[in-house]
Amino acid sequence: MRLAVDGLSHRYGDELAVDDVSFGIEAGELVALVGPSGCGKTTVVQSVAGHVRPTAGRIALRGEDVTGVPPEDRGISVVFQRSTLYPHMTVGENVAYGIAARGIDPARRDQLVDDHLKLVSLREQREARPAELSGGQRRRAELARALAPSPDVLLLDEPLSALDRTLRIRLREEIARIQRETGVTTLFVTHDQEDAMALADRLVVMNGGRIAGSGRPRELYESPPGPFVASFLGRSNTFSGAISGGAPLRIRAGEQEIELPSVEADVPDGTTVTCHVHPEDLSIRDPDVETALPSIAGRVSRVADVGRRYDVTVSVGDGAELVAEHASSPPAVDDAVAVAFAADRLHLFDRDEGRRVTLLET
Ligand SMILES: Nc1ncnc2c1ncn2[C@@H]1O[C@H](COP(=O)(O)OP(=O)(O)OP(=O)(O)O)[C@@H](O)[C@H]1O
Repeated sequence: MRLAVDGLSHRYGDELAVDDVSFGIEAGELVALVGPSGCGKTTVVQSVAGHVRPTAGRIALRGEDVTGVPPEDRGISVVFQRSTLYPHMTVGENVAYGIAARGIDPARRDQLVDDHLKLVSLREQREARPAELSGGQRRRAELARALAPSPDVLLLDEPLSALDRTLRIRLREEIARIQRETGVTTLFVTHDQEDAMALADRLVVMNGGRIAGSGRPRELYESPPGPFVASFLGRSNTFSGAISGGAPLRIRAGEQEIELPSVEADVPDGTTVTCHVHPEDLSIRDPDVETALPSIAGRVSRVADVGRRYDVTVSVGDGAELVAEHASSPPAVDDAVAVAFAADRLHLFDRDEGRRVTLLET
C-alpha cells in the first residue's frame, strides 16, 4: 500500500469534520475522494499533505507512519484549486523551483524541466510567464511542477473546478493520460461525481465526515451500498415503501403495490425501505398494456427535451417523482403512465439501518 489513511478524525472546535475515515491507495492507482461541499474532503487531503494535524488517526506512506512528519519531507506533491505558480517566474523556472532544493546538478535539472514540460505539452511555453497562459495551460504547468520532483503521491485538490465544462473535460482526459504515463499514485479530490467517475480507478465517497462507500466507479454506480451513494452517483430518483410480502417480493408504496416476480429480500415484512432506480433503467409504458416487468403507476408532471433524449418526470404519489430517460415521442404532461423497470435494477435500502437490502432470485 503506497498511502494508507487509518482511523482519521478531525475536530474544529466542537465540530467533528472528519469521523473515523480509513482508506488506502495502491502504488500507481488513481483514487478519487468525492463528496458534496463540506463533507470533509479538504480536511482529509490536508491531513495527508501534512498541513492539518488530525485529532486522531494515522497517515502512512510506503508503510511508514508520517503523521508527525513535516509536509516538505513527505514526498507528496499537491496541486490546489487556485493557482500557486509564481507570477514573476517563467513556466520553466516555476517547474525548476519544485526540484531546486534537491541538490540536482543544473544540466540534469534542465533535462527534468524539459521532460515534464513535454509531458504536459507546454514545451513551447517554457519562457512564458503564468499570466500569459490560458487557464488550462496554467493547470498543466502546475502539474509539471508537482511531478518534476517525482513524488511518491500526487494530491489533486479540486484542480478542475474553476474551469468551464469543455476545458474541464479536456483537462481531465489529460490528467488521466499523464497519470497513466507517469504511474504516479494519485488522490484526486472533487465534489463532482462525473469527474470522479470518469477519472478514477476507485472512488471513496464521503458524506458528513464519514465514508459512505468505496469501490470501482461502475460497481458503486450499479450496486450502491447505501442511499447516499445511490443518489450522489447519478441522479436522485427515489421513493419510499414498505416490504409487504415475501416471494414474490411486494413493496407497498403509498396507494400502490409493486410486485417483483422471482425475487426475495433478506428483510422481514413491514421493513420500511428507500427505493432507488437510475433514470436510464426506467421505461415509460402505456398503463393499459400489460407488462411482465414490475411497474409503478403515475402521472407525467414534466417533459424536458435535453437533446439526445427526453427526461420525463412522473409523479408517483406521496410527493415522490421519478425521472425516466426516454428516447423518442415522449408522453404529454398529465398523461397517466406506467413506469417499468427490471427487478434487478431496483436498489432497496433499509431505512432504519441505511444498508442495502439484498435481493435474491427465487
Ligand atoms: N479551519 C476551519 N475551522 C473551522 N471549521 C472548519 C475549518 N475548515 C473546515 N471546517 C468545517 O469542517 C467541515 C468540513 O470541511 P472541509 O473543507 O474539509 O470539507 P470539503 O468537503 O472539502 O468542503 P469544500 O468542498 O466546500 O471545501 C465543514 O463543515 C467546514 O465548515
